[in-house]
Amino acid sequence: MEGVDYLRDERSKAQFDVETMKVAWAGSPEAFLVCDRMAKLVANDPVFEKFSKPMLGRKELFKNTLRKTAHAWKLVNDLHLTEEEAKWLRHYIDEPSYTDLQWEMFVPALEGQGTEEQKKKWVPLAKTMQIIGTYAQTELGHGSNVQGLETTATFDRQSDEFVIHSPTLTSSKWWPGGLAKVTTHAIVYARLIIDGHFYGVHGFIVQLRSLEDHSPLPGITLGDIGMKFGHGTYNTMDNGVARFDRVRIPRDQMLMRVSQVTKEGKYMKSNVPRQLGYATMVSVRQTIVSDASKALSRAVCIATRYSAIRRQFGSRDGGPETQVLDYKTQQSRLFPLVASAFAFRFASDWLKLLYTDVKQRLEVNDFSTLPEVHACTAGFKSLTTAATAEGIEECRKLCGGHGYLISSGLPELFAFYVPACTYEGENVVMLLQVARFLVKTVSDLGNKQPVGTAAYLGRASLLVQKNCVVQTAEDWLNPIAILEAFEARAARMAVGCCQRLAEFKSPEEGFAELSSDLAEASLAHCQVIVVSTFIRRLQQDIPGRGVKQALEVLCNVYALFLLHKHQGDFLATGYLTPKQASLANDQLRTLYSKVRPNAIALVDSFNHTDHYLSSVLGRYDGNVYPKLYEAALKDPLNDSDIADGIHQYVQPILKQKLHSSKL
Ligand SMILES: CCCCC/C=C/C(=O)SCCNC(=O)CCNC(=O)[C@H](O)C(C)(C)COP(=O)(O)OP(=O)(O)OC[C@H]1O[C@@H](n2cnc3c(N)ncnc32)[C@H](O)[C@@H]1OP(=O)(O)O
Ligand SMILES: Cc1cc2nc3c(=O)[nH]c(=O)nc-3n(C[C@H](O)[C@H](O)[C@H](O)COP(=O)(O)OP(=O)(O)OC[C@H]3O[C@@H](n4cnc5c(N)ncnc54)[C@H](O)[C@@H]3O)c2cc1C
Repeated sequence: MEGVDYLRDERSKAQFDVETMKVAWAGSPEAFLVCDRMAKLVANDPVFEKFSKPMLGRKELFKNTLRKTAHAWKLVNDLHLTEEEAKWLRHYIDEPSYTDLQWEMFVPALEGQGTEEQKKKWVPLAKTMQIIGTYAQTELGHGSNVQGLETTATFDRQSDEFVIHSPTLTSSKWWPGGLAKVTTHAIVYARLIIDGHFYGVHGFIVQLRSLEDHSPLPGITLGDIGMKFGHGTYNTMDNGVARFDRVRIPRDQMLMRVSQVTKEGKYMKSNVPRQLGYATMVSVRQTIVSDASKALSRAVCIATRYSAIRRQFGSRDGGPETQVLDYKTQQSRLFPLVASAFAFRFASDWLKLLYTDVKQRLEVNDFSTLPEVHACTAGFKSLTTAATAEGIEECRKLCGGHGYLISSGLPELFAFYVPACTYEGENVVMLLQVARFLVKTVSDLGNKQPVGTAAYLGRASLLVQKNCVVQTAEDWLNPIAILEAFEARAARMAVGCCQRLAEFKSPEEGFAELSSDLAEASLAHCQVIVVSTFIRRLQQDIPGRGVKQALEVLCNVYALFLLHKHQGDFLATGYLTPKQASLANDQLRTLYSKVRPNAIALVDSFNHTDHYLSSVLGRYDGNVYPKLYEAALKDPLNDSDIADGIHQYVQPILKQKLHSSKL
């Protein structure tokens, strides 16, 4: 049998309806149709070809992406694509470019932090691409500590302008995507100074380049920050550096939803919290959770298909060898990642609803849920990106040696993905934000009943006393047992940290000293929410033959895999006995056997095109070996039998006359 037959055979074993599962994965029939149409539009257009990318030099890579982006914009206009369709089109083109910043950060920053008047002026210009913008917050010296930014925006009452200035080397803006060569505008974050007084960091709309000839405007120095990790991925993007030498902008270019500066130089706070200045980051963190499920689904799709084709050992009497997918070790590394992709998918759908709700509340100045939304977006961002980055690397290893080839698609995916652990809030820094929320919630338990995602902490006094009642491996299939275990472990970790915090001289000293434990408690809290979201999703109506059952298995795999991975926490907090932890692991093994017949169908449900996967190992048709061979032959080194440099550098060595002593 060939790879093609193996996958055909696997598909025939599926116990659920793949077409309906595709809809469950996409979120709705409408969402499925949009994704499917955009994925095919990209896959069938030769301009979006990706296979030559690894061979291109930096300048060619960059120009190639500019060409693709221009073509995509033409399609958006010619085909009258909606914003949602255009978003998916960009997603399937699969190359970091300035448009990511334009649509994911510049436009949301204008919309979220601008006044009605500012929005009216700037948003249409941005949405029609008459101006191209980026989000210039991070500096050479500070990224995580936004309040530590050094760029200044000094109000000049005489001219009714702000003077944007980079006073030090470390105040140079550093990292913003598209800044180096493309963007005409940026939201520059700077410390506001009026009459020598500092008023904190605010966003300012700054024009960077001439709209006539694209040259940097006077007083502005722009450049690229250099090559990044992984050749053909983030190097398509011109992450940039910017320095400002007393650049003047009109007063009405400070984003003034949160606070205003009057003509007279009076600083006026609106009745909205200053954290709304961080709203763009909340919006993007929410998108990043959804991106995590997509990136992980890509990696597991490649590794699962290849594991069904790859055979090693176990041949008896010349019969076929064992599919590596049948090894329990392969399953125990791969299936939790398949389950995680689904868990993150449903978590991101839920987070989107939470975010939409907070946006509606903010419109009417209801800020009550902002701390919870901030904690959820920050925590989920950290949890999902860390697990996805690790997961992609695990998938590379699951593909053995071939996983290390660029043609497997996995090295490039990894290089493209890993910065997600750092950008939009470094992951540990984000967990510490969740910790602040947890500590506040637990400390306030006597006065305030927590709601929403923290509601379980209202039962903390019960959860710290109760013990797990599981007696058999089957008991671990009960969602109530699973959820209570996660809640009890998280509550005990949070309460334990709070008790120890009280032993320090000040809360700040305690927080700093216990920060590792607090980060772990935060992760445990986020896992409660992801697991409960998966469980709640299954309580909804899920149509299609066997779809709900297949998802139930994955939900249990996700939860019990986490329980096994973190069993130290579950045991140390005293909720579980070693016997109960061991029963959970027994159940996990049984669940892997239930995933096995559905494995290929599950990854087919992601509906990924071969173009999107860009992986010889993950091809839908399974024709791996011939195509791997073909891809290798396309390497420029195979253009001729005798490569450049052989005559010059190798032959002289071969032909050298050696003294007898060296022989
Ligand atoms: C997909 C597109 C491509 C993406 C390309 C990448 C782009 C980027 O990376 S853009 C740059 C992103 N930068 C960051 O994410 C910086 C991370 N740092 C921060 O977000 C913040 O500085 C901080 C949260 C780490 C700390 O903020 P700070 O001002 O120092 O405030 P405090 O810690 O004192 O917190 C004050 C108070 O505000 C709460 N809070 C913080 N952030 C938010 C928020 N976004 N929304 C709501 N509330 C927030 C914080 O929890 C504190 O609350 P209390 O504990 O109640 O005081
Ligand atoms: C590919 C990419 C694209 C980016 N695009 C943009 C962009 O478009 N616009 C923009 O403005 N920025 C952008 N950034 C910058 C990015 O947002 C920052 O790099 C990020 O916020 C992390 O900040 P930092 O680099 O200062 O890390 P640091 O904060 O210096 O992190 C270094 C280490 O210190 C630790 N640390 C820091 N503070 C604490 C603390 N309080 N407690 C415990 N540990 C701590 C961290 O955990 C980490 O291990 C981009 C970055 C990358 C990699």
